[in-house]
Amino acid sequence: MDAVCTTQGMLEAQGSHAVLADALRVVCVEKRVERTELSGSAERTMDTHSGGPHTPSESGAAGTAATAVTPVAADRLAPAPGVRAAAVVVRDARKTYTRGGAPVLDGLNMTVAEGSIYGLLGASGCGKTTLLTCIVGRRALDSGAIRVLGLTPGAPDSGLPGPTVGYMPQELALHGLFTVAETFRYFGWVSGMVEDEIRQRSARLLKLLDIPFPDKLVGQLSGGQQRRVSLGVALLNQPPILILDEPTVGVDPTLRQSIWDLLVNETRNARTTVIITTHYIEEARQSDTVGLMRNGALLDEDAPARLLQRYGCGSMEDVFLKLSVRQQREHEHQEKRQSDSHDIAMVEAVRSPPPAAPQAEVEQTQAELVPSLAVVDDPSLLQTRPVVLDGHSNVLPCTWKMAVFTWRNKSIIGILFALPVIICLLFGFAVGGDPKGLHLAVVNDDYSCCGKNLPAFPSDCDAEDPRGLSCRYLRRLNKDMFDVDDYDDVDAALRAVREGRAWGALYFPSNYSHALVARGREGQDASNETLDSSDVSVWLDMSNRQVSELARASLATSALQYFEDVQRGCKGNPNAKALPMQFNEPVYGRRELYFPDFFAPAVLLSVVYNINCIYTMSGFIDDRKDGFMERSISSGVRVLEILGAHVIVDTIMMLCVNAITLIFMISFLGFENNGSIWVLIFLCIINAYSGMFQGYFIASLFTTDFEATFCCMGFYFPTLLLSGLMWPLEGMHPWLRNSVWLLPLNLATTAIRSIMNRGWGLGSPDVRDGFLSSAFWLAFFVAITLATLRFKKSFA
Ligand SMILES: Nc1ncnc2c1ncn2[C@@H]1O[C@H](COP(=O)(O)OP(=O)(O)OP(=O)(O)O)[C@@H](O)[C@H]1O
Repeated sequence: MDAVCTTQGMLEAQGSHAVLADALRVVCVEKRVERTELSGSAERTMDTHSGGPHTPSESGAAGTAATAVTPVAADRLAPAPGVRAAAVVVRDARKTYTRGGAPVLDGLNMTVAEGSIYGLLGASGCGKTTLLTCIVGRRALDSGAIRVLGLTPGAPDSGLPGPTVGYMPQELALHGLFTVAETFRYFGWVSGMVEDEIRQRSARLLKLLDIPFPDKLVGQLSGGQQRRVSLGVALLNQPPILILDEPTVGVDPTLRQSIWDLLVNETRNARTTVIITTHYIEEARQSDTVGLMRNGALLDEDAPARLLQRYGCGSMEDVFLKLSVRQQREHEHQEKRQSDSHDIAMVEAVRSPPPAAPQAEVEQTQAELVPSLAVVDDPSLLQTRPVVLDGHSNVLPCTWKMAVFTWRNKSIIGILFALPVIICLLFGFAVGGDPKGLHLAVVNDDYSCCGKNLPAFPSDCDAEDPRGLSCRYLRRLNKDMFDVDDYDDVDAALRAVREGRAWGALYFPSNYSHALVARGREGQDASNETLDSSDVSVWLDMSNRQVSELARASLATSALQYFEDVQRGCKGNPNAKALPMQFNEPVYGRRELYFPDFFAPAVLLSVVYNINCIYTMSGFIDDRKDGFMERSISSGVRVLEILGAHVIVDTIMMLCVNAITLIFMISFLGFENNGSIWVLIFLCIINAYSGMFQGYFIASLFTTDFEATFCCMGFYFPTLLLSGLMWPLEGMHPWLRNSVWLLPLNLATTAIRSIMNRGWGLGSPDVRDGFLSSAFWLAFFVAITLATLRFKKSFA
């Protein structure tokens, strides 16, 4: 039988309210023709005389079409006296968190009358919060059905989660960087309230809830004050449904009582329906109805006085204990029946009688019970309506919130802007310079007075007395790079190298100058002895390849220049070179070795990519912290609106980071950009957005900074090693080289090198590939971020 039909019959039987009975008859006929999708709930009339909720079997196949939305009737009937419409109906709700795990909700039924306070009692871990989050629409049932003001929470177009339900979660779910007034303003805007409304209502709530500091940061309030602010937020827009998860925890008894008074007032005056959980069992006696929950099921629900009467108890604790024992016994019977199914007769013999005593008590006390309300699951009788905000966008409040958080986090802004400066300065001063002060152990048997004024050419070149050519070479050495130490013999010089006192040893044979002149004069006819005697012997410490290569290159360059000096001084042809090779002006880059030109583009890209990644990741995780984002979503903010607000504010910060990095690199450190600055800026911005979205993606995967930071490092180090920043890609193992170009920064780094060092533009394949790769990675990170936010349960 349909609920309305039952009610109709009941009304007729009682001879009351003929008009309503007629109206219900119409609905009854309609419903027979077209049964509602919530068949289980429709069959239920919550007459508390009947002794609590029906069992799942009575409720029927409740969840079969639970997701369908029943439109709320436009014209509402006033319910008859003694009859109330059900604002929240739960039927045969089942849920587990892990596949095959123990059920957290196990066939739970619950009916909450409109405009009443429903106290939900149960031990810790029995599933209260899970049930409430399902009612709010933040979690979905595995099976069963829930209807809130006739709508299915979480269903498209239901507006749930949203401002229809004022939800105060168990955790604080406020942000410490908002003041109390800003907290109210943000949630007020989100609920569609205008500024004046918010001001008036929040002033009243602050007074009622005894919160005297509207301009204090929430993070600076005491725990109890914070909970009251949290309660105030739930009450702010006077929603038709209030769901409060332990609002009185940590609140002193006087204030606890004033909170209850406030709730009673709200339900009377504003027809608000309140579901409240509390650990203080006796406190729940102030509710209109108490639901006692254990192990994911509702043991019973009724008016507190009637529960006491029906179970013959003096306190709610005793009622709960009695019902718990009964449930435990039933559970044991069930288990026993299953385990002994091979011997039914024996089971029958040993089975304790069913919990007849409480049932008997119920029947015994039926006659004495005061009449109670009939709660009808009929949306057309509801007097309150869901709050539907057509075309309401929360991007503005979310952006304002982000701007306030960012502004309040001044130390983070300081670090964000200082970091590129510090990295650029460190890079400028620490990377790419020539090594200085390398000790060279020199044994010069050719000429022993290098410190004195040397005889001028051409006397040096006189075949009879050429002297001091070794000294001329030593004078040609790069003085910043080398400190020359004189040694008496080769063994001592080599010992200095072995013991780390010198980076290299040089030996000039005794007739070096003579032999060198003879070598020049005799050319191809020079004897082996002349050739050997005119060679400078060099031993280098090659353990540090960078230093040793730079030292070797410098010694060789000095030798070539010195040889030209000798040719010129000895009136030879100065164009005759030691090396038969002409190095002309380079096509790109500088003639001398200059590593920063190689590193600078990679550092620039790495800074704008990684700093933006870490910043956006931390900001998004901070927004999720303590359930603040969850509460925003419960209030009707869509996760895409939250992401949009982050992108807007983070873009401003990103542009600042990019500008600071480029200005420092180019203006202060003097790195040349031979290409178009706009092409360079554009490529940097695309890569900065890639970094930003990589940050959002990581933040959407993890809930803690700890996990997210480690994940970030997992991205950072391979990118650093394989992007060509540390070593040219051309030097990699061919297998690696053929695959690393796929990584986010590789082609972009090559492109930036080509722009800065070669002056190439969009027409060149290198630059074009860099743009294509950057655009691909940006699209990829945007797509996986959106997919994660769309499909991950905590956001969906
Ligand atoms: N996200 C989750 N993943 C896995 N298990 C969960 C999750 N949330 C809750 N649970 C488990 O579900 C059960 C019910 O948790 P729930 O928070 O609903 O209980 P509760 O009655 O609200 O408890 P309390 O009164 O202590 O808040 C607990 O055993 C809990 O460990």
